[in-house]
Amino acid sequence: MTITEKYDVPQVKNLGKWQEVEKSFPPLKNDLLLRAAKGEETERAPVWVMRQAGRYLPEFLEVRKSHSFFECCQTPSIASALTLQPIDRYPRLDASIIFCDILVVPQALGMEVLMEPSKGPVLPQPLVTPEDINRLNPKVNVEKELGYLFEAITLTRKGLAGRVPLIGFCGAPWTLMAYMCEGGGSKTFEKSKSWLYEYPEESKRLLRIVADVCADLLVGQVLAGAQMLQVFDSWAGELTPYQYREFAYPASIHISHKVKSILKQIGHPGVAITLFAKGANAPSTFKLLSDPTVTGYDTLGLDWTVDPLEVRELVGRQVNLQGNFDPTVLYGGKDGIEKEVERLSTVWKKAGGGWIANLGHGITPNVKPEDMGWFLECVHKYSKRS
Ligand SMILES: Cc1c2[nH]c(c1CCC(=O)O)Cc1[nH]c(c(CCC(=O)O)c1C)Cc1[nH]c(c(CCC(=O)O)c1C)Cc1[nH]c(c(C)c1CCC(=O)O)C2
Repeated sequence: MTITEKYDVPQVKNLGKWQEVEKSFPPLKNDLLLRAAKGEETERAPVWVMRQAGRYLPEFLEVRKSHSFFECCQTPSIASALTLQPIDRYPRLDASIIFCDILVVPQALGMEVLMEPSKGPVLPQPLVTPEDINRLNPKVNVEKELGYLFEAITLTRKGLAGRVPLIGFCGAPWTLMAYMCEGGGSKTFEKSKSWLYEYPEESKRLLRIVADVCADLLVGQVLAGAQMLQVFDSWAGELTPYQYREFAYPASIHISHKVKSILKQIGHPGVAITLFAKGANAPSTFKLLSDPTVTGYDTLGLDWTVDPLEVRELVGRQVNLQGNFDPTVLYGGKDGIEKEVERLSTVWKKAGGGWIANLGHGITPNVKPEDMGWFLECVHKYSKRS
Protein backbone atom coordinates (compact mmCIF):
# COMPACT_ATOMS: atom_id res chain seq x y z
CA MET A 1 0.00 0.00 0.00
CA THR A 2 1.38 3.44 -0.83
CA ILE A 3 0.84 5.65 2.12
CA THR A 4 0.92 9.36 1.62
CA GLU A 5 -1.15 10.73 4.45
CA LYS A 6 0.26 11.30 7.95
CA TYR A 7 -1.90 10.80 11.02
CA ASP A 8 -1.59 11.74 14.68
CA VAL A 9 -0.01 8.87 16.57
CA PRO A 10 -2.11 7.80 19.58
CA GLN A 11 -0.27 8.28 22.85
CA VAL A 12 -0.39 4.72 24.09
CA LYS A 13 1.85 3.42 26.86
CA ASN A 14 3.75 1.03 24.59
CA LEU A 15 4.55 3.62 21.93
CA GLY A 16 8.21 3.99 22.79
CA LYS A 17 8.76 0.41 23.87
CA TRP A 18 6.85 -1.94 21.59
CA GLN A 19 10.08 -3.60 20.48
CA GLU A 20 10.93 -4.38 24.08
CA VAL A 21 7.39 -5.70 24.64
CA GLU A 22 7.65 -7.89 21.52
CA LYS A 23 11.03 -9.26 22.63
CA SER A 24 9.55 -10.31 25.96
CA PHE A 25 7.24 -12.85 24.25
CA PRO A 26 8.19 -16.47 23.53
CA PRO A 27 8.82 -17.18 19.82
CA LEU A 28 5.85 -18.17 17.64
CA LYS A 29 5.67 -21.91 16.93
CA ASN A 30 2.71 -21.95 14.53
CA ASP A 31 2.75 -19.27 11.83
CA LEU A 32 0.24 -20.91 9.47
CA LEU A 33 -2.27 -18.07 9.92
CA LEU A 34 0.28 -15.34 9.24
CA ARG A 35 1.54 -17.14 6.14
CA ALA A 36 -1.97 -17.66 4.72
CA ALA A 37 -2.66 -13.98 5.40
CA LYS A 38 0.29 -13.13 3.17
CA GLY A 39 -1.24 -15.10 0.31
CA GLU A 40 0.67 -18.34 0.75
CA GLU A 41 -1.10 -21.57 -0.21
CA THR A 42 -0.19 -23.23 3.07
CA GLU A 43 0.23 -27.00 3.52
CA ARG A 44 -3.21 -27.00 5.14
CA ALA A 45 -5.61 -24.18 5.96
CA PRO A 46 -5.11 -22.46 9.31
CA VAL A 47 -8.39 -22.62 11.22
CA TRP A 48 -10.03 -20.53 13.92
CA VAL A 49 -13.64 -19.62 14.66
CA MET A 50 -15.23 -16.23 15.20
CA ARG A 51 -16.56 -15.95 18.76
CA GLN A 52 -14.51 -19.00 19.69
CA ALA A 53 -14.30 -17.84 23.32
CA GLY A 54 -17.86 -17.80 24.53
CA ARG A 55 -21.18 -19.17 25.40
CA TYR A 56 -20.90 -22.71 24.03
CA LEU A 57 -18.01 -23.44 26.43
CA PRO A 58 -18.90 -24.66 29.94
CA GLU A 59 -15.67 -23.15 31.31
CA PHE A 60 -16.78 -19.74 29.96
CA LEU A 61 -20.24 -20.05 31.53
CA GLU A 62 -18.59 -20.92 34.82
CA VAL A 63 -16.58 -17.66 34.81
CA ARG A 64 -19.67 -15.67 33.73
CA LYS A 65 -21.58 -16.88 36.83
CA SER A 66 -19.50 -14.60 39.00
CA HIS A 67 -18.54 -11.77 36.61
CA SER A 68 -20.60 -9.50 34.37
CA PHE A 69 -19.79 -9.44 30.66
CA PHE A 70 -18.03 -6.06 30.66
CA GLU A 71 -16.23 -6.91 33.89
CA CYS A 72 -14.76 -9.85 31.94
CA CYS A 73 -13.68 -7.50 29.13
CA GLN A 74 -12.25 -4.88 31.47
CA THR A 75 -10.27 -7.17 33.78
CA PRO A 76 -7.11 -8.18 31.91
CA SER A 77 -6.57 -11.39 33.88
CA ILE A 78 -10.14 -12.57 33.14
CA ALA A 79 -10.12 -11.47 29.48
CA SER A 80 -6.82 -13.26 29.01
CA ALA A 81 -8.02 -16.45 30.76
CA LEU A 82 -11.17 -16.48 28.54
CA THR A 83 -9.05 -16.00 25.41
CA LEU A 84 -6.93 -18.99 26.39
CA GLN A 85 -9.87 -21.31 27.18
CA PRO A 86 -10.48 -22.46 23.60
CA ILE A 87 -6.74 -22.65 22.92
CA ASP A 88 -6.21 -24.94 25.91
CA ARG A 89 -9.20 -27.08 24.99
CA TYR A 90 -8.54 -27.35 21.24
CA PRO A 91 -4.88 -27.85 20.26
CA ARG A 92 -6.14 -27.86 16.64
CA LEU A 93 -6.87 -24.10 16.67
CA ASP A 94 -4.34 -22.07 14.70
CA ALA A 95 -5.21 -18.63 16.08
CA SER A 96 -6.52 -16.94 19.18
CA ILE A 97 -8.67 -13.80 19.26
CA ILE A 98 -8.61 -11.52 22.26
CA PHE A 99 -11.72 -11.66 24.42
CA CYS A 100 -13.45 -8.27 24.27
CA ASP A 101 -16.39 -6.74 22.37
CA ILE A 102 -16.84 -4.34 19.49
CA LEU A 103 -19.02 -2.13 21.74
CA VAL A 104 -16.10 -0.91 23.85
CA VAL A 105 -15.62 1.81 21.21
CA PRO A 106 -19.05 3.44 21.81
CA GLN A 107 -18.21 3.16 25.54
CA ALA A 108 -14.92 5.00 24.98
CA LEU A 109 -16.88 7.64 23.08
CA GLY A 110 -18.92 8.17 26.25
CA MET A 111 -22.01 6.05 25.60
CA GLU A 112 -23.42 3.67 28.16
CA VAL A 113 -23.58 0.05 26.94
CA LEU A 114 -25.27 -2.71 28.94
CA MET A 115 -25.21 -6.41 28.12
CA GLU A 116 -28.62 -7.80 29.04
CA PRO A 117 -28.84 -11.57 29.53
CA SER A 118 -31.66 -12.32 27.09
CA LYS A 119 -31.50 -9.22 24.88
CA GLY A 120 -27.82 -8.74 24.13
CA PRO A 121 -26.38 -5.23 23.99
CA VAL A 122 -28.50 -2.22 25.02
CA LEU A 123 -27.44 1.44 24.68
CA PRO A 124 -30.01 3.33 26.78
CA GLN A 125 -29.27 6.73 25.21
CA PRO A 126 -28.90 6.21 21.48
CA LEU A 127 -27.96 8.95 19.02
CA VAL A 128 -31.29 10.26 17.70
CA THR A 129 -30.36 13.39 15.74
CA PRO A 130 -27.03 14.81 14.53
CA GLU A 131 -26.92 17.17 17.55
CA ASP A 132 -26.38 14.05 19.65
CA ILE A 133 -22.95 13.66 18.05
CA ASN A 134 -21.95 16.52 20.38
CA ARG A 135 -22.52 14.19 23.33
CA LEU A 136 -19.60 12.03 22.21
CA ASN A 137 -16.12 12.52 23.66
CA PRO A 138 -14.45 14.82 21.14
CA LYS A 139 -10.99 13.40 21.76
CA VAL A 140 -10.77 9.84 22.98
CA ASN A 141 -7.60 8.81 24.77
CA VAL A 142 -7.57 5.09 24.01
CA GLU A 143 -4.91 4.35 26.62
CA LYS A 144 -7.09 5.89 29.34
CA GLU A 145 -10.41 4.44 28.15
CA LEU A 146 -9.35 1.08 26.76
CA GLY A 147 -5.88 0.43 28.21
CA TYR A 148 -7.31 -2.70 29.86
CA LEU A 149 -7.52 -4.30 26.43
CA PHE A 150 -3.86 -3.56 25.71
CA GLU A 151 -2.92 -5.11 29.04
CA ALA A 152 -5.05 -8.17 28.29
CA ILE A 153 -3.26 -8.58 24.97
CA THR A 154 0.22 -8.43 26.49
CA LEU A 155 -0.80 -10.89 29.18
CA THR A 156 -2.34 -13.24 26.62
CA ARG A 157 0.77 -13.28 24.43
CA LYS A 158 2.66 -14.53 27.49
CA GLY A 159 -0.02 -17.13 28.27
CA LEU A 160 -0.05 -18.35 24.68
CA ALA A 161 3.68 -19.06 24.93
CA GLY A 162 3.98 -18.95 21.15
CA ARG A 163 1.39 -21.70 20.54
CA VAL A 164 -0.61 -19.62 18.00
CA PRO A 165 -0.77 -15.97 16.91
CA LEU A 166 -3.11 -13.52 18.66
CA ILE A 167 -5.69 -11.54 16.67
CA GLY A 168 -6.83 -8.09 17.82
CA PHE A 169 -10.08 -6.59 16.56
CA CYS A 170 -12.63 -3.80 16.48
CA GLY A 171 -16.07 -3.22 14.99
CA ALA A 172 -16.36 -1.42 11.67
CA PRO A 173 -17.76 2.12 11.83
CA TRP A 174 -21.05 1.29 10.10
CA THR A 175 -21.82 -1.61 12.44
CA LEU A 176 -20.94 0.52 15.46
CA MET A 177 -23.01 3.42 14.15
CA ALA A 178 -25.95 1.03 13.79
CA TYR A 179 -25.71 0.05 17.49
CA MET A 180 -25.21 3.69 18.52
CA CYS A 181 -28.29 4.91 16.63
CA GLU A 182 -30.58 1.91 17.22
CA GLY A 183 -29.72 1.65 20.91
CA GLY A 184 -29.02 -2.08 20.53
CA GLY A 185 -29.58 -4.82 18.00
CA SER A 186 -32.26 -4.40 15.34
CA LYS A 187 -34.15 -6.37 12.73
CA THR A 188 -35.06 -3.45 10.46
CA PHE A 189 -32.20 -0.97 11.08
CA GLU A 190 -34.74 1.78 10.55
CA LYS A 191 -33.12 4.32 12.85
CA SER A 192 -29.54 3.91 11.68
CA LYS A 193 -30.43 3.59 7.99
CA SER A 194 -32.74 6.59 8.12
CA TRP A 195 -29.69 8.59 9.25
CA LEU A 196 -28.02 7.69 5.96
CA TYR A 197 -30.99 9.08 3.96
CA GLU A 198 -31.88 12.02 6.15
CA TYR A 199 -28.46 13.14 7.35
CA PRO A 200 -25.89 11.80 4.86
CA GLU A 201 -23.17 14.34 5.64
CA GLU A 202 -23.60 14.04 9.40
CA SER A 203 -23.59 10.25 9.05
CA LYS A 204 -20.22 10.50 7.34
CA ARG A 205 -18.97 12.75 10.12
CA LEU A 206 -20.13 10.26 12.74
CA LEU A 207 -18.56 7.34 10.85
CA ARG A 208 -15.27 9.22 10.69
CA ILE A 209 -15.30 9.96 14.43
CA VAL A 210 -15.88 6.27 15.15
CA ALA A 211 -13.23 5.19 12.60
CA ASP A 212 -10.59 7.40 14.23
CA VAL A 213 -11.11 5.75 17.61
CA CYS A 214 -11.13 2.27 16.01
CA ALA A 215 -7.80 2.97 14.31
CA ASP A 216 -6.18 4.21 17.52
CA LEU A 217 -7.54 1.16 19.30
CA LEU A 218 -6.05 -1.19 16.71
CA VAL A 219 -2.66 0.56 16.83
CA GLY A 220 -2.68 0.17 20.62
CA GLN A 221 -3.50 -3.53 20.24
CA VAL A 222 -0.62 -4.11 17.83
CA LEU A 223 1.85 -2.28 20.08
CA ALA A 224 0.65 -4.44 22.97
CA GLY A 225 1.27 -7.65 21.00
CA ALA A 226 -1.60 -8.35 18.55
CA GLN A 227 -0.12 -10.13 15.51
CA MET A 228 -3.02 -9.72 13.11
CA LEU A 229 -6.21 -7.62 13.13
CA GLN A 230 -9.82 -8.07 12.10
CA VAL A 231 -12.50 -5.44 11.54
CA PHE A 232 -16.04 -6.81 12.05
CA ASP A 233 -18.68 -5.18 9.85
CA SER A 234 -21.47 -7.52 10.94
CA TRP A 235 -24.27 -5.34 9.53
CA ALA A 236 -22.68 -4.46 6.17
CA GLY A 237 -25.30 -6.64 4.46
CA GLU A 238 -28.07 -4.26 5.53
CA LEU A 239 -26.77 -1.63 3.12
CA THR A 240 -27.40 -1.27 -0.59
CA PRO A 241 -24.21 -1.67 -2.65
CA TYR A 242 -24.35 2.11 -3.18
CA GLN A 243 -24.60 2.78 0.57
CA TYR A 244 -21.79 0.35 1.24
CA ARG A 245 -19.53 2.20 -1.20
CA GLU A 246 -20.62 5.65 -0.09
CA PHE A 247 -20.68 5.22 3.71
CA ALA A 248 -19.26 1.96 5.08
CA TYR A 249 -16.31 1.52 2.73
CA PRO A 250 -14.64 4.96 3.16
CA ALA A 251 -14.90 4.66 6.95
CA SER A 252 -13.49 1.10 6.92
CA ILE A 253 -10.54 2.05 4.74
CA HIS A 254 -9.87 5.09 6.90
CA ILE A 255 -9.13 2.56 9.66
CA SER A 256 -6.78 0.36 7.64
CA HIS A 257 -4.95 3.32 6.10
CA LYS A 258 -4.54 5.08 9.43
CA VAL A 259 -3.34 1.93 11.21
CA LYS A 260 -0.84 1.03 8.49
CA SER A 261 0.38 4.60 8.17
CA ILE A 262 0.95 5.04 11.89
CA LEU A 263 2.72 1.69 12.23
CA LYS A 264 4.99 2.67 9.36
CA GLN A 265 5.63 6.12 10.85
CA ILE A 266 6.89 4.54 14.06
CA GLY A 267 9.00 1.92 12.30
CA HIS A 268 6.77 -1.08 13.06
CA PRO A 269 6.82 -3.81 10.35
CA GLY A 270 2.99 -3.86 10.24
CA VAL A 271 0.42 -6.62 10.51
CA ALA A 272 -2.16 -8.13 8.14
CA ILE A 273 -5.73 -6.88 8.52
CA THR A 274 -8.93 -8.79 7.71
CA LEU A 275 -12.21 -7.11 6.83
CA PHE A 276 -15.31 -9.16 7.58
CA ALA A 277 -18.09 -7.26 5.81
CA LYS A 278 -20.86 -9.77 6.43
CA GLY A 279 -23.47 -9.90 3.71
CA ALA A 280 -21.78 -7.28 1.52
CA ASN A 281 -21.85 -9.73 -1.33
CA ALA A 282 -22.64 -7.69 -4.44
CA PRO A 283 -20.12 -8.40 -7.22
CA SER A 284 -19.34 -4.66 -7.37
CA THR A 285 -18.52 -4.71 -3.65
CA PHE A 286 -16.12 -7.62 -4.07
CA LYS A 287 -14.43 -5.72 -6.89
CA LEU A 288 -14.19 -2.65 -4.65
CA LEU A 289 -12.45 -4.72 -1.98
CA SER A 290 -10.20 -6.75 -4.27
CA ASP A 291 -6.95 -4.81 -4.11
CA PRO A 292 -5.15 -4.63 -0.74
CA THR A 293 -2.82 -1.93 -2.06
CA VAL A 294 -5.90 0.29 -2.33
CA THR A 295 -8.03 -0.86 0.59
CA GLY A 296 -5.35 -1.72 3.17
CA TYR A 297 -7.19 -5.02 3.85
CA ASP A 298 -5.10 -8.10 3.16
CA THR A 299 -7.87 -10.62 3.78
CA LEU A 300 -11.63 -10.62 3.27
CA GLY A 301 -13.88 -12.68 5.52
CA LEU A 302 -16.73 -14.38 3.65
CA ASP A 303 -20.08 -15.41 5.04
CA TRP A 304 -21.58 -18.81 4.13
CA THR A 305 -23.92 -17.52 1.41
CA VAL A 306 -21.21 -17.12 -1.22
CA ASP A 307 -19.25 -19.62 -3.27
CA PRO A 308 -15.48 -19.23 -2.75
CA LEU A 309 -14.82 -20.04 -6.42
CA GLU A 310 -17.11 -17.25 -7.59
CA VAL A 311 -15.60 -14.79 -5.14
CA ARG A 312 -12.07 -15.74 -6.16
CA GLU A 313 -12.98 -15.11 -9.77
CA LEU A 314 -14.29 -11.65 -8.90
CA VAL A 315 -11.45 -10.54 -6.63
CA GLY A 316 -8.47 -12.16 -8.35
CA ARG A 317 -5.41 -13.35 -6.46
CA GLN A 318 -4.15 -10.29 -4.61
CA VAL A 319 -6.44 -10.54 -1.64
CA ASN A 320 -6.63 -13.52 0.74
CA LEU A 321 -9.91 -15.05 1.80
CA GLN A 322 -11.29 -16.35 5.08
CA GLY A 323 -14.35 -18.48 5.69
CA ASN A 324 -16.89 -19.66 5.06
CA PHE A 325 -18.52 -22.71 6.65
CA ASP A 326 -22.18 -22.32 7.52
CA PRO A 327 -22.20 -21.94 11.35
CA THR A 328 -25.12 -24.40 11.55
CA VAL A 329 -22.93 -27.16 10.09
CA LEU A 330 -21.89 -27.60 13.73
CA TYR A 331 -25.38 -28.97 14.44
CA GLY A 332 -25.08 -31.48 11.59
CA GLY A 333 -23.68 -34.40 13.58
CA LYS A 334 -20.27 -36.03 13.08
CA ASP A 335 -20.97 -37.37 9.60
CA GLY A 336 -22.69 -34.20 8.46
CA ILE A 337 -19.78 -32.08 9.63
CA GLU A 338 -17.22 -34.34 7.99
CA LYS A 339 -19.00 -34.46 4.62
CA GLU A 340 -19.46 -30.70 4.48
CA VAL A 341 -15.89 -29.93 5.50
CA GLU A 342 -14.64 -32.34 2.85
CA ARG A 343 -16.91 -30.84 0.19
CA LEU A 344 -16.16 -27.20 0.89
CA SER A 345 -12.42 -27.76 1.42
CA THR A 346 -12.23 -29.13 -2.12
CA VAL A 347 -13.90 -25.96 -3.43
CA TRP A 348 -11.53 -23.75 -1.45
CA LYS A 349 -8.44 -25.58 -2.66
CA LYS A 350 -9.67 -25.20 -6.22
CA ALA A 351 -10.25 -21.47 -5.64
CA GLY A 352 -6.54 -21.12 -4.78
CA GLY A 353 -4.68 -18.32 -3.03
CA GLY A 354 -4.42 -17.65 0.70
CA TRP A 355 -7.22 -19.40 2.62
CA ILE A 356 -7.95 -19.13 6.32
CA ALA A 357 -10.66 -21.60 7.33
CA ASN A 358 -13.39 -20.18 9.57
CA LEU A 359 -17.15 -20.15 9.94
CA GLY A 360 -19.12 -17.58 7.93
CA HIS A 361 -20.23 -15.93 11.19
CA GLY A 362 -19.72 -16.47 14.92
CA ILE A 363 -20.19 -19.87 16.55
CA THR A 364 -23.66 -20.09 18.13
CA PRO A 365 -24.45 -20.81 21.80
CA ASN A 366 -25.91 -24.34 21.58
CA VAL A 367 -23.00 -25.99 19.78
CA LYS A 368 -21.64 -28.99 21.68
CA PRO A 369 -17.95 -28.46 22.48
CA GLU A 370 -17.08 -31.91 21.08
CA ASP A 371 -18.66 -31.01 17.73
CA MET A 372 -16.46 -27.91 17.51
CA GLY A 373 -13.47 -30.19 18.19
CA TRP A 374 -14.56 -32.57 15.43
CA PHE A 375 -14.99 -29.66 12.98
CA LEU A 376 -11.39 -28.57 13.63
CA GLU A 377 -10.20 -32.16 13.21
CA CYS A 378 -11.95 -32.39 9.85
CA VAL A 379 -10.50 -29.08 8.61
CA HIS A 380 -7.01 -30.36 9.46
CA LYS A 381 -7.69 -33.53 7.50
CA TYR A 382 -9.47 -32.21 4.41
CA SER A 383 -7.78 -28.85 3.84
CA LYS A 384 -4.39 -30.55 3.26
CA ARG A 385 -2.83 -29.81 -0.09
CA SER A 386 -1.19 -32.82 -1.63
C1 LIG B 1 -21.94 -7.75 16.50
C2 LIG B 1 -20.83 -8.07 17.47
C3 LIG B 1 -20.85 -7.88 18.87
N1 LIG B 1 -19.63 -8.30 19.35
C4 LIG B 1 -18.84 -8.77 18.34
C5 LIG B 1 -19.57 -8.60 17.13
C6 LIG B 1 -19.03 -8.89 15.76
C7 LIG B 1 -19.10 -10.32 15.43
C8 LIG B 1 -20.47 -10.82 15.13
O1 LIG B 1 -21.14 -10.28 14.24
O2 LIG B 1 -20.85 -11.80 15.76
C9 LIG B 1 -17.47 -9.27 18.39
C10 LIG B 1 -17.07 -10.12 19.51
N2 LIG B 1 -17.73 -10.36 20.70
C11 LIG B 1 -16.99 -11.20 21.46
C12 LIG B 1 -15.77 -11.46 20.79
C13 LIG B 1 -14.64 -12.22 21.46
C14 LIG B 1 -13.66 -12.89 20.70
C15 LIG B 1 -14.15 -14.13 19.99
O3 LIG B 1 -14.27 -15.16 20.65
O4 LIG B 1 -14.33 -14.08 18.76
C16 LIG B 1 -15.84 -10.82 19.55
C17 LIG B 1 -14.86 -10.82 18.41
C18 LIG B 1 -17.36 -11.73 22.79
C19 LIG B 1 -18.77 -11.75 23.18
N3 LIG B 1 -19.72 -10.77 23.01
C20 LIG B 1 -20.90 -11.14 23.58
C21 LIG B 1 -20.73 -12.41 24.20
C22 LIG B 1 -21.77 -13.15 25.02
C23 LIG B 1 -22.01 -12.38 26.26
C24 LIG B 1 -22.48 -13.18 27.43
O5 LIG B 1 -21.68 -13.91 28.02
O6 LIG B 1 -23.65 -13.04 27.76
C25 LIG B 1 -19.41 -12.79 23.95
C26 LIG B 1 -18.72 -14.04 24.41
C27 LIG B 1 -22.13 -10.32 23.65
C28 LIG B 1 -22.55 -9.63 22.43
N4 LIG B 1 -21.80 -8.70 21.76
C29 LIG B 1 -22.47 -8.28 20.65
C30 LIG B 1 -23.73 -8.94 20.62
C31 LIG B 1 -24.78 -8.77 19.54
C32 LIG B 1 -23.81 -9.76 21.75
C33 LIG B 1 -24.99 -10.56 22.24
C34 LIG B 1 -25.19 -11.80 21.50
C35 LIG B 1 -24.25 -12.90 21.96
O7 LIG B 1 -24.30 -13.22 23.16
O8 LIG B 1 -23.53 -13.46 21.16
C36 LIG B 1 -21.94 -7.30 19.69
